[in-house]
Amino acid sequence: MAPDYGKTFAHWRAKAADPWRDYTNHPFVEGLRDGSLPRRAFLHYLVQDYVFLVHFARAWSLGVVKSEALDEMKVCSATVDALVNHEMALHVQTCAAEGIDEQTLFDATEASENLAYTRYVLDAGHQGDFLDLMAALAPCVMGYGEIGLRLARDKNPDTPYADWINTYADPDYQSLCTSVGTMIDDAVARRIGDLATSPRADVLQNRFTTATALEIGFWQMGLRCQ
Ligand SMILES: Cc1ncc(CN)c(N)n1
Repeated sequence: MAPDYGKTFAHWRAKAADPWRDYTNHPFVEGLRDGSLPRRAFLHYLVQDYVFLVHFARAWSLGVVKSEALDEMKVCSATVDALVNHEMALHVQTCAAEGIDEQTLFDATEASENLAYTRYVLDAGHQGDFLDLMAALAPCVMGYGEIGLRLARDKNPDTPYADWINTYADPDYQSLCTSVGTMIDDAVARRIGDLATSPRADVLQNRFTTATALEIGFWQMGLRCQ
């Protein structure tokens, strides 16, 4: 059963069922679970993901700018902190052990899939309002939460990717997913009332489904380097 990250997320996820399945069950994810993912592909992904998180932190910072309530500001700023000061530590430590320092990570050239995804999300926030931004950001946060929980349960005990899996199965990451989900539910209620009957429902769904498709592209980018 999928974890409970709020009713808006559950609604968006159900309406993007096929891409959501392809994102959260991608062969890259299966390779993390059973340990068959080539190390080169993992490191290539991790370097790109560090840069991804830099730009995602910018997008969550835009969430602070677009907030209309204190709880929205608190969750957005806490998410920036979680990305920059916690999640990225996984990337920095894993890469340091392979001789790649943080400046090299920061300066890495972005793959086009990375560029497409992060700038899509930033544009959703610049062009639209807080809800457009949240619909584009949700697949990133919640998808990895869901993947982390499932892989923690089903992983091959010998997988070398346990640190990665534990980062996203960790109670701190899970509670971030829950607080983002609750905050999005409140933000939807505050701005448009009932999501399903709102005239904005299709556009918001499209943002969520597009971001989910861009997550699939990101895994594909990782697999290209074997
Ligand atoms: C591409 C991607 N998507 C989601 C996450 C989880 N924050 C991530 N680190 N990277």
